[in-house]
Amino acid sequence: MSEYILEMENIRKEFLGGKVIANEDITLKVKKGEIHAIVGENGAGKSTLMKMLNGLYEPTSGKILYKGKEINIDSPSVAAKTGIGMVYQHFMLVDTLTVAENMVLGFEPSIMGKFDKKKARQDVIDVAEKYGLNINPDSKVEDLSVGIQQRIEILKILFKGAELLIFDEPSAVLTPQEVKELYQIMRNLVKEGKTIIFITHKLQEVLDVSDNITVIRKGKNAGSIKTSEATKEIIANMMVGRKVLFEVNRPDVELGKDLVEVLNMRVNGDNGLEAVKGVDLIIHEGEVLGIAGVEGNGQTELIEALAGLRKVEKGSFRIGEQNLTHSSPRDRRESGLSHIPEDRHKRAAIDDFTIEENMILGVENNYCRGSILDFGKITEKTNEYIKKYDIRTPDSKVKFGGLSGGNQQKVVVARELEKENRFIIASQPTRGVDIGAIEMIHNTILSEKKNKKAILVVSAELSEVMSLSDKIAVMYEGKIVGVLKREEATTEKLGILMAGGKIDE
Ligand SMILES: Nc1ncnc2c1ncn2[C@@H]1O[C@H](COP(=O)(O)OP(=O)(O)OP(=O)(O)O)[C@@H](O)[C@H]1O
Repeated sequence: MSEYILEMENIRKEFLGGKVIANEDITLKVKKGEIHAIVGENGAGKSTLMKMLNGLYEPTSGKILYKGKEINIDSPSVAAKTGIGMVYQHFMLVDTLTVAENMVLGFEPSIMGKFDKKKARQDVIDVAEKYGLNINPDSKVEDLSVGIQQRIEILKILFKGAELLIFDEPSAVLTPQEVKELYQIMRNLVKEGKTIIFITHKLQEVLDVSDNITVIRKGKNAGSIKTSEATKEIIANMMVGRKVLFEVNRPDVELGKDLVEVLNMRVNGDNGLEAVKGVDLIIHEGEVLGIAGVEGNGQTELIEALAGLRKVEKGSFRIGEQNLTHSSPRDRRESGLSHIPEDRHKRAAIDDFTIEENMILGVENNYCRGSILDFGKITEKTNEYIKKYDIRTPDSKVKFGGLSGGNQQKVVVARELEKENRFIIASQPTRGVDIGAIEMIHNTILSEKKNKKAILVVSAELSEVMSLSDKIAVMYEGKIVGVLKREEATTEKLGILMAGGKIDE
């Protein structure tokens, strides 16, 4: 028998009648019982390759062998029957049901024609225990953290009998603690005989958990390497074809006047309870203030309130002399606010619109000649930004929804950074973005510092907050529990504050 559980041979996948060749002659071999990382730049073709394993796409040409036998995976149900399961970034759970009910949805155990709840509960307990997943079968999904919801997704596919599990950027939505737990779960799965393929942009993660790495570059194989022989630099070089610097240079900028002021801000969360409990912030011209914190400590609500997407209950917010506490999002934009939101799909872009149409969202006035849109200018500017931000697309008229995740993010970043502004809010600005593009986005944000903009960066990645910020405020349970100058900040100190602890002076 073949030592490989999966062999993809000479896979080609075309879209738009051949206009886009997402995969070209790709060969991927995965051994049974290994953790195999797939890395590559945004738009390299990773998700497309995985979607062919999950029956969402069929290859234009090429062969897929599973346990040595050629197979034709023409639907997700065939993939599941074969033993292949995928854990997506966007979970597909019913919020109002319990863990056990979600788990067995679609193939509920029954006793005398009725749903056998007891068996469903026991099944969840058994499978969770076997893989160290630690889940309460009776919790309602809506009450659970993102990390636990991800475990339910994993359990769901294990239930369907998956032997080969595919994780698409599994840590992108997790807190650092949850990431550690996920690594452990992945190791347990392998110990129990499962095989894992995972896509990630985080090279440290690749080095920490994988056994082998395959790199895809511009739709083609750029080679495979054993993790024990790899370094971040080697992988980055294979991915991008050039040296990537892992550190940015923060320019020394003399700070100007205090441009942004947030005073005693109080904001409620979706559940009506207070999520932001009296936050004060001052950001000067030319200054980057970073907010660190475990997600769910009020950062999202604070940023939404500043962007005009959530009501301010108490307190005030101004940019320069303009009081914007209760202004509309449009008025805020016109006063010089740029906002890169954490969830681009919900807040920043429309999948069915083209790149050009998304590029002018909210800034239509900049593209008008008289009262009509100047389509020539829109195309010209969009093409300029496609080049500058290295957005990988055949042209500017492609639908936003057809772009790879990282390239979608670059469109939003380009629109927000290129518009006239004084205050930039960048929330998770590089989520899902590849290392080359992270370098570019970080440098662009820092060049705005030289232009005397006030910048607020919120990120779940401590390394991102630390490399961009002049000052770092830590948010915990709705409050700022500490502000450190960049020079004083260490991962340890920030970690203690993020967990609600105190640091000795
Ligand atoms: N349904 C589709 N229609 C048209 N083009 C598509 C479609 N799906 C993917 N593409 C194109 O195929 C290429 C590969 O995309 P894919 O999503 O596989 O990249 P990726 O490596 O997963 O990127 P990322 O890291 O940004 O998620 C991109 O140019 C993308 O625009």
